Amino acid sequence: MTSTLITNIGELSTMDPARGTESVLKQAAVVLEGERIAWLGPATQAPAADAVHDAGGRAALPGWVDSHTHLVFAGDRSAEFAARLAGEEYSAGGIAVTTEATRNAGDYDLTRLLLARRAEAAAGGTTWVETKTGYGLDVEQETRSARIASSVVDDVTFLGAHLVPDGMDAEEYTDLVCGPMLAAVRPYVQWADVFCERGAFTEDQSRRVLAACRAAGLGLRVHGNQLGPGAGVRLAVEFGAASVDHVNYLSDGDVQALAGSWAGWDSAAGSGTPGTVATCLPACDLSTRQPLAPGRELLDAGVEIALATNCNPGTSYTSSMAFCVATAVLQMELSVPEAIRAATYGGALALRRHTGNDADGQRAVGSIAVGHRADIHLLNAPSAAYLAYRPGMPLTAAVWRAGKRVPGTRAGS
Ligand SMILES: N=CN[C@@H](CCC(=O)O)C(=O)O
Ligand SMILES: [Zn+2]
Repeated sequence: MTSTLITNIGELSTMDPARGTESVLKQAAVVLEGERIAWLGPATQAPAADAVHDAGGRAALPGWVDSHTHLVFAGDRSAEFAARLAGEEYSAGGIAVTTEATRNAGDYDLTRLLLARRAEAAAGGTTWVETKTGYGLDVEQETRSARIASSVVDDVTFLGAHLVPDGMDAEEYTDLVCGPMLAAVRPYVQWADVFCERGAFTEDQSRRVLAACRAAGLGLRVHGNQLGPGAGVRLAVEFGAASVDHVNYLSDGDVQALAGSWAGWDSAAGSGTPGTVATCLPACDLSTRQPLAPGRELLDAGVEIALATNCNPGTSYTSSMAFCVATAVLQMELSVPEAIRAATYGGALALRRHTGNDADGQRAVGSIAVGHRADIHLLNAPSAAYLAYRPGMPLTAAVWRAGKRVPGTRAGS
């Protein structure tokens, strides 16, 4: 098995909770062996390896874990965006426009578009991606989206409950989602989601979707409290969902419910029983002119948060995790380490990919430790603070995903 030594790393942010305050190493090195991290520590003590990359004093961190995207789509919604800039409000109805374009795209084109988006994200340092169905909205099209997604991304979420398609009764459609559609997509997906919001699915319909998907053995996630106060967060906690995403309009009770879900978790050690991650989507909040999710308040209440792009053509057409991190630092009052943690380890927690070592069935992503997956993001900067200090700049110098260099990124030296 080939090994690679990345040495002369000026600052290594491991995001490994087991290291506590020692989680940032100076003058460090990492050894990748096959798909795993085999060693990390002071550069002066690094073992020999088959290949050596001199990081030239640059900063390194885990690859981004983007735990919320909608990348399987065709078509364009820039006119809707322009209308929003002119004062129109975002509404769930725009999903129908993308659904029509997606239905009309052939498998080849849809796959090509997805691959291009996946490559774009990887070039910016994203090494693990979740994506959702939800622009098919009938059995055949949702299954096709799930199948195509499963051949490209790391985690696939069934979001048949994204919008009630034109001409269908909401209750009838909910039955379809919970029955034949769920059965058809099941082989391709790990997760299920529901858009619990005005204009999409009611609390009662959302509850039915979550119950059916849980019974089918899927992990749960919820789009909740995006456009106004609602039942999404409450339902997510009640169903033990791994994450509730958007979380823009939270009551005190919502924050308390989320915090309560983490009662059995030791955040400093990263051990115990995880609760419902609150996934903040700052790029979406800016694009839709919604208030930014209260990430600071959630962290202070003891809630684990994630940052994700929500890349989709309607509300957030970016796959830049670096942009989300910069926004979280500059506008959501997170520190740089908090924002990086939310975009790496937090995303992994939201997908329950935060643990796993040589002995387990899965390798942890989102943190750098021996036995974890070798996902490394080398920055063209001496410290991770540059992500916020130089927002919008192309700071990715090189990316290794499962131990392999991502094409198009070059190792700094
Ligand atoms: N809110 C629901 N779904 C997407 C938007 C989908 C669309 O408008 O096309 C979101 O997460 O923002
Ligand atoms: Zn979404």
